[in-house]
Amino acid sequence: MVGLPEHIKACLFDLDGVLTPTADVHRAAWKAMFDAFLAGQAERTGAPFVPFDAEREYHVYVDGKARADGVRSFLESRGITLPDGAHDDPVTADTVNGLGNRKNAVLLQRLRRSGVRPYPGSVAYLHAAAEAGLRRAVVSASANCREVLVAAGIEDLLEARVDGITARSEGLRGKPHPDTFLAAAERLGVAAREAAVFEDALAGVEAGRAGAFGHVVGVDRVGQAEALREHGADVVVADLGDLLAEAGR
Ligand SMILES: O=P(O)(O)OC[C@H]1O[C@@H](O)[C@H](O)[C@@H](O)[C@@H]1O
Repeated sequence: MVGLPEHIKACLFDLDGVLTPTADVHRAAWKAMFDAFLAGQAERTGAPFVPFDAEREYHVYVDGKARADGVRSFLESRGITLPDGAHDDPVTADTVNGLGNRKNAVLLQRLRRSGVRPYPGSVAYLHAAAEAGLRRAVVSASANCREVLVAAGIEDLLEARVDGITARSEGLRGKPHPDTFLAAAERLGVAAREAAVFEDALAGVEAGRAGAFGHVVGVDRVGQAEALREHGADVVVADLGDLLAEAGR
């Protein structure tokens, strides 16, 4: 009915880049923060300044991961080690958490300035899934998930939320581990094989495969369809509306 295999009873949606166009806001905020940090490093060490590649490096090291995991993973790729620091480190701290919080300040400023409009195809899909009797949850690495859902006006279309705050309080490992998706399936009362995962991040489709979910839909808005398939997507669409069109709705 909504372009999914017959045995699927629930949909687990990623947020940024799947339901809302906020993946671009995250990406730009990461670039602003990392570039300023790397420029400072270059000045301090005399090494050349190599800016953050908002395409390749973002998708490989940061996208879809919990905030601190993204910082750690990118810095490691550049051979830079910083102390983790504490979750509430100030934005001035040169620690993993300090850098993450610095990026978050940029992100919130931009989100609050421009507001959030959900993808129309995703809103139509949420309604169609509800009408078809499918259970619905959002599974996001972001600690800002609820704020974005509310700003987009789609909070009520989802029955459960597992986000960056849930993951931290319940000690769940972030994507590419399947823990947050498994927790959402449990909240909806379905087994992993009865749930479909909708993801635009490589780490996200990888989590879908790692958790043996019943179906993994890759959402490609940036031209990485092949990489999404390689990392675990069973099908790749450009927009959730395409699934409805294929199902003749
Ligand atoms: O820093 P936040 O809002 O908790 O988000 C963590 C991650 O959430 C993901 O949804 C985004 O794709 C990443 O870019 C982001 O880093």
